[in-house]
Amino acid sequence: MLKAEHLTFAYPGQPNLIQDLQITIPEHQITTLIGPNGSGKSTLLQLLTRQLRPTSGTVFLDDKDLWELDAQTSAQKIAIVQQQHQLYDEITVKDLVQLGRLPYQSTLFSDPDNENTASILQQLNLTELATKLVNQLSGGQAQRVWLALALNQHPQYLFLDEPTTYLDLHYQARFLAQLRALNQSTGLTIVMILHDLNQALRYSDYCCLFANGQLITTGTPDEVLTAERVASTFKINCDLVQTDHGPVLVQY
Ligand SMILES: Nc1ncnc2c1ncn2[C@@H]1O[C@H](COP(=O)(O)OP(=O)(O)OP(=O)(O)O)[C@@H](O)[C@H]1O
Repeated sequence: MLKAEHLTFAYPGQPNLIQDLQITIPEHQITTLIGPNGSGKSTLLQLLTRQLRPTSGTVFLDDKDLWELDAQTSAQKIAIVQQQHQLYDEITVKDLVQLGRLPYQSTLFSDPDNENTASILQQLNLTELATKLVNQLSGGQAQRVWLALALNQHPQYLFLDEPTTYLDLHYQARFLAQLRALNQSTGLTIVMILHDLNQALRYSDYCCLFANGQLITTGTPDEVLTAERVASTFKINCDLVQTDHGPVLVQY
C-alpha cells in the first residue's frame, strides 16, 4: 500500500507548493494525476517515488516510511518512466533494459539476469530491436524500451510522467492499451500523469484532480471529470458527450 500523509513540500526559497496533502494509491488499479500546468503533478509524482524528500509529512510504502527503506529495496517496488529520458549514446536496447535488473544484483559486476530481460523484451515486441542502439530508435520504439526497463525491475508500482507526450495518436492508443493489458494480466499498480482528459476517462480507474498544489477531488473518472469541474479547473468551455465508445469531453 502506497500512501502519503500530511505531505508538505516547498522548493528551496519558495512558499509551500504542496501543503498537508493526503493521498492513497489504490492497489492494482490505474490512477491518473490530472490538472493544469504548474499545479504540482510532477512534484507529487517525485515525492511519491523518492526522488524528492518531503519538507514534512510522510510517504508510506507498506506502512514503512519510504525514506527509511534503502534505495535498492525501494527500486524493487517502485519503477518510473520519466518524461525526459537520460541520454545514453552507445547502448543497445538489450543492455539498457538489462539495467532494470540492477536492484536485484548483489554487486554491479555480478552476472546479469538474462532470462528476465529476454522475457520482457519478448513481452513488449522488442526482441527484434534488442541489438539496436537506443539512440537510433523512433520515439514510439524508445518509449517501449523505457517501459521495458521499468518493468524489468518487476515493480509493484509503475509511475509514468506524461508517457504519451512524444507519441503520435496511433502509438498513444497502443501504449495506453498495453499498460491496461499489463495491469489486467499482472495486477501492476500504475500511476500516470496525463494531460489528455479523454485518455484519463478511458484508461484510468481512479483520477486525482489537482490545482495549485491541492487535490481538488478524487474518484472514478466519471465522478471527477464532469463538464462543470473541467470547465472551472481549466478555465475553458466544455461539454461531456456520451458516445458508443464512452463519454468524451469536447472543448468549444
Ligand atoms: N526544481 C524546481 N525548482 C523550483 N520550482 C520548481 C521546480 N520544479 C517545479 N517547480 C515549480 O513548481 C510548480 C509545480 O511544478 P510541477 O512541474 O510539479 O507542475 P505540473 O503540474 O507537473 O506542471 P506541468 O503540467 O506543466 O508539467 C511550478 O510553479 C514550477 O515552476
